[in-house]
Amino acid sequence: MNLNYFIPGQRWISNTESELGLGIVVESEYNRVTMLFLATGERRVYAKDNAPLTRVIFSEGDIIESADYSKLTVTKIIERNGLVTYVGKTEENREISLDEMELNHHIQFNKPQDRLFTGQFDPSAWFQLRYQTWQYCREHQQSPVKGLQGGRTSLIAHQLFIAHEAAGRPTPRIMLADEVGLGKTIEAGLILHHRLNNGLSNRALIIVPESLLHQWLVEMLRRFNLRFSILDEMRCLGIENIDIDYIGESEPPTENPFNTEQLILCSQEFFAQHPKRQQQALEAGWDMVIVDEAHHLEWSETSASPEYLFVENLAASTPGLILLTATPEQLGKESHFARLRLLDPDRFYSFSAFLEEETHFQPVAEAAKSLLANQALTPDEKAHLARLVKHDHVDTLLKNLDDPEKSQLAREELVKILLDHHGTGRILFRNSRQTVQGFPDRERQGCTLNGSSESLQEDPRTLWLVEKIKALAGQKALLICRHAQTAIELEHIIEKRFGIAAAVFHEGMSIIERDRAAAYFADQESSARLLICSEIGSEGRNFQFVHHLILFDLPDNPDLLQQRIGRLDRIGQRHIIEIHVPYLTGSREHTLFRWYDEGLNAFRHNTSAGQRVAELLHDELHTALEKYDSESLDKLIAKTQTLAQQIETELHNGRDLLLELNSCRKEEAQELIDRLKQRDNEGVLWPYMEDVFECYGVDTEFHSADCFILRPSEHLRMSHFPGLSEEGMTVTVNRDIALAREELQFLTWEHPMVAAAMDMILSSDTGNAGVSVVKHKDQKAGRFLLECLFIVECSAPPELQIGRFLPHTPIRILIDQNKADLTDTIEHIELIDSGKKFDKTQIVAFLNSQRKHLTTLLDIAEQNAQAQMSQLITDSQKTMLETMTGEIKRLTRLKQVNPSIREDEIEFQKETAMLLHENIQDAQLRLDAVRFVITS
Ligand SMILES: Nc1ncnc2c1ncn2[C@@H]1O[C@H](COP(=O)(O)OP(=O)(O)OP(=O)(O)O)[C@@H](O)[C@H]1O
Repeated sequence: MNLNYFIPGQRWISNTESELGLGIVVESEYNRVTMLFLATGERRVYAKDNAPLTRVIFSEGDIIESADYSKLTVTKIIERNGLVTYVGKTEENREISLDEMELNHHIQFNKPQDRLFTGQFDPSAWFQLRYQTWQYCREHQQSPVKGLQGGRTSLIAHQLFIAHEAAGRPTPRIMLADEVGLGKTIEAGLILHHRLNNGLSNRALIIVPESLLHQWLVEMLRRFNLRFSILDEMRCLGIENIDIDYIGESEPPTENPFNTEQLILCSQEFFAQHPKRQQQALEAGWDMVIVDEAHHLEWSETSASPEYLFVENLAASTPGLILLTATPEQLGKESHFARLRLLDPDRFYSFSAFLEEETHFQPVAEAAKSLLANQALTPDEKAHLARLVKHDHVDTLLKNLDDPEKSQLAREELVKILLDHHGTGRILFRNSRQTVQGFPDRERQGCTLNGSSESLQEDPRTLWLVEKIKALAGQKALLICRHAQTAIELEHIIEKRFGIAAAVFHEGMSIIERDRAAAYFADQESSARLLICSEIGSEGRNFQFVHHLILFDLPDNPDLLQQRIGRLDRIGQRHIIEIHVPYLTGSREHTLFRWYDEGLNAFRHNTSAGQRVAELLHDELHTALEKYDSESLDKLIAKTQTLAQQIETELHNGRDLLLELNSCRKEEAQELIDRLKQRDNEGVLWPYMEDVFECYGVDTEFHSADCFILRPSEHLRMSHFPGLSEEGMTVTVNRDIALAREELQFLTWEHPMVAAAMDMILSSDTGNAGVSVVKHKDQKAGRFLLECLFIVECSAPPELQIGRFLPHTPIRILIDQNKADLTDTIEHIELIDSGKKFDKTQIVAFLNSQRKHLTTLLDIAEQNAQAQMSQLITDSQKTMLETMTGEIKRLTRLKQVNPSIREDEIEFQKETAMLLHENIQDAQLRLDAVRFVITS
């Protein structure tokens, strides 16, 4: 059969534009051929001698499709005058014949072997890229830190621990209650990033106080590449008005604004003002809801605020729920209980039962403490411990306590078991500065002034402030006062009267004005040296780039004082924080300053007892605040000290110890950090991405160590490379650089550009067929081999996270022309393309002449891959069963001692194990790519 002889009616395919479908020769002249591609309606004229076309002739056994979509398995091929007629069996087993002219025009050749035989092969680099992509993809899928790598965040132990612990649960319902500034927003972001990345969640709603909307929007984007949309009333109305042209009899169908996006950010105030939006948000449905500053949701056993009821409804209809509050017990135990019951209403059904249960934590804490003390346990302690763990079947561990070699491990295991007994341990995470450490010191300077505060103009504190700003010599300071009015007046005075530039920030300003003020102040170049905030400025905002805090007045609530200081005392603060407190002699502030400073030492340290002390001494403090009396204040201070000490000790000995241990298990956190660091430093991402860019036509340029500039080149293979704009971008693969320089994109395996590029490579057929000429020391010249890449695939719902056990796995098989399997003898890397050119027409002709033999080789390769797949399935099933039964056993054991474990959780795990088993068993093998290798 003369392959290059064009005869009208023959079917050919374009080598360069396979998407045109199957072409048909309509005219063949002396040196030109006209081809019609009916699938796309294109007509092309080619020069005969170098037309980029390949003749399509199917083989026996192939399944072909006619123009009317009936399928035929080819049994015989008849050639007459250069045209082919296929004889074959239909699906009903009828024998029919089909002229090639009647073949379906839409036939595409994207299977690797089809592309090989029709001459649609790509340069070797593409095959190589495909192979690498599968390998990296598999590594990533199996990584225990998948989902935690992509954030532009420092690797901080307690945050990673919480994120890892919570994100992997089937339905995370938790309260993040770390002390101010320890990174609750970051933890929520990490959890969300992990869930979205693993396909465990798709739709998320974040509800925050209006003042924090912008900050959340920016944090989610710059730290996690998560693009949230803010919905407010204007935006909702805009969406609903899209259908303004609707002409119809019934009500115009309006779109639910909450259905237009997957990631939505709203303010609490917006929902409070527009109950209709609450209804719509509920109807839209979510798989994750996050509520910041959740202590604003008011509840008591007799009444609940509308805001609380809304979140309660959301909580009931959403599997994942994260509540954030820095002060879980600020408003008392009842309000703490109120939030716990949002998370798990079955478990926290009665406030009195909750109080009763709390009393049982003490013995557990004591046992944990004696284990952690690393001293031999007294017989009493041992007996006590044995009683507590009597349902846990841990006799061996108890025995091992006395064995010097095994004691350490036994202690650790027993502590873990005790932690699981802890009632709120699994849903409440609270880390304190004491355990996190690494925060800078805080200094306070009280300044006693004489005079009166009747008018702010004449208030000695105002003059003091002016002097202070001068003394700070250009260093920026944050001033917080109670009322918006004070903030406004103060700014006016110091600006107009003293010519000092200041920014102001209060609840009377719109959100945009506030953000603008904060940005103006943050700008190093701006002349604003002072930001004056009302109390509203003290919640959630990030001001750690400042280290001078001026407290123009003082709140009478210790938690609020911590909130204020927490604006500066946050992760990222690099200086000693200086707190300046001006007060008038004998004033209310004078009393408060001394009480906080001498009684609670609250300026220098975060005190966990402060709030409780304030509650207990409420009346005495109130009396003291009415009139300054040094003597009785001294007494109150002494009493405060004793009480604070007592409560701190109680808290320390009691369940806080367990809570803290449960909020960050150090070894596990360290393991995560080590793995992440290893991933960051393995140095394979950039070389791989360079190959990707090279193949797709993106220019890369060295910028500085670990930083590169990317730009689309003139030879870009597509109209638009994912995530890359016309102007290009600068990227870094170094976490520290990414943290310091926000204008750079931080490339990781989880960056949207990397993920989209990998997806693009694997979902296209580019690189799935290749021909290379290689030189190999053990292979004679003039022979050939087939390098096949099979993929083991499990298609399972994302929530099973099957990739943990059996991700898409590439199996490479190398087979020589004599059917010998050389996979283990010659590595892929040894078969580097020599770059030697070959005559493509000849190769295609050769491939087709050897089609039968090559098909046999492919069959053998597939059989060999099948054998490997069976082993892979066995291994994966084993690991899966070990992991899942371990978890089921643990939960079943725990359920006996910890009522927070629900029966349905155990059932869920069992069902998951069964589904995993079925899906792993059903894994399929698919030929993904093939390379015809000629030795030279
Ligand atoms: N892992 C991290 N890497 C880099 N920056 C971090 C990290 N964790 C926290 N930060 C920064 O520290 C500051 C405090 O974090 P975040 O706002 O999450 O704390 P928070 O606990 O929510 O605070 P608050 O109680 O005030 O609401 C933020 O500026 C945040 O960007």
